[in-house]
Amino acid sequence: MGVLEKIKEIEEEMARTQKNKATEYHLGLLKAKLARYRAQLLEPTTKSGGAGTGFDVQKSGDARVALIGFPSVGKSTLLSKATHTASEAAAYEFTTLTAIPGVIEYKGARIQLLDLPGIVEGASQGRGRGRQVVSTAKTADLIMIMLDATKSEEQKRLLEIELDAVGIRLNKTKPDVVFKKKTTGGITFNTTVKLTKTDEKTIRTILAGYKLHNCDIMIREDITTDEFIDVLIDVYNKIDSISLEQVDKLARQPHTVVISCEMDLNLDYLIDRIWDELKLVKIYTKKRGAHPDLDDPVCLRKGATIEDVCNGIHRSLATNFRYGLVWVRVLRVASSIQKVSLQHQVADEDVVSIFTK
Ligand SMILES: Nc1nc2c(ncn2[C@@H]2O[C@H](COP(=O)(O)OP(=O)(O)OP(=O)(O)O)[C@@H](O)[C@H]2O)c(=O)[nH]1
Ligand SMILES: [K+]
Ligand SMILES: [Mg+2]
Repeated sequence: MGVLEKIKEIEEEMARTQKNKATEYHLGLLKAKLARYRAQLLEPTTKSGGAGTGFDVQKSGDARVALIGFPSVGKSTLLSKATHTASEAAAYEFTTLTAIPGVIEYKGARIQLLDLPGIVEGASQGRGRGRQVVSTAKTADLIMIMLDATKSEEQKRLLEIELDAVGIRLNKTKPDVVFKKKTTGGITFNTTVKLTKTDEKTIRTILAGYKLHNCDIMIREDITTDEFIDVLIDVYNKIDSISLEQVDKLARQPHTVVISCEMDLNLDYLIDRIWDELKLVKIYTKKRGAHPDLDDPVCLRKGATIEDVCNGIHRSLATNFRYGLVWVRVLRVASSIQKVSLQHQVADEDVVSIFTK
């Protein structure tokens, strides 16, 4: 009998079996067996199978967020809750066998959320679809590490080992950046080299984003902003099943969000955090003589230029570009108009007009 038939057989038996105290143990065994067979489906079929390439999912929207974690932490449940896409969720491991994209619509942005198969210990060595999962996750602008709040802290360490092995940098001190958290005293910022690719202000903004208001930071390498940021959020799901004290303890960890998909707890906050973390900017476009189009903003990553705005509207715009006008807003009121080139960096909520040849 093939694996697929065995899976079908077990699923049928589970459906037939009434759920009660007497069958609890038997159902548990069936679930474990089911998970084992489904894990087999995830094994690469050829030696090179799935090695370096991710799942083939078209990027769409303004940014991509990937969900990564051990099996049955609730990744698919979250996708189904946060987007209009349904991804099968069930009480056995390896329910999800491929990448399932959904779209979060928030503050005028379309954010692609990718549900992925659970990864197993040894994933980085090629177990399961580990490498495929990880290469897909690496195409994302933000990785959400999902953890089960009811499981021990050990799960996080094991997951970190796997992700570290494949070059997904985790939230720890970066090379040549010494970082010390304090309880008071504000931020002490020191560098031993000249920073050419980022600056103190940017780094302070990032620290504020992580709610790190008191720390010593010493930078000894000409890092880029990207090297400094770990675009990761740890998400603890299933907080409905732990005590309030435990929830509080988890929630106090840095860059951590605690949620319950089942009870709909804190999901709005999670989406808001995703938006913040992606550092998207919303640009309103304005045709000559008309009011700005407030309904359909162009969403771009922070640091985007007028050229990106052009490309966000129509391909030909940048080629035929003559100049742009930006309504610079102070306290939400347009206060001056700037004539700008393609290289001009736009800011959140700028109103922009493009003039072509
Ligand atoms: N108590 C509780 N259970 C949850 C919550 N979210 C999901 N679950 C349950 O956890 C189990 C696994 O959920 P899935 O969404 O299938 O988990 P997954 O991470 O996608 O699992 P795989 O695809 O197998 O890796 C299901 O039985 C869900 O009903 C939650 O917030 N609280
Ligand atoms: K599952
Ligand atoms: Mg799943």
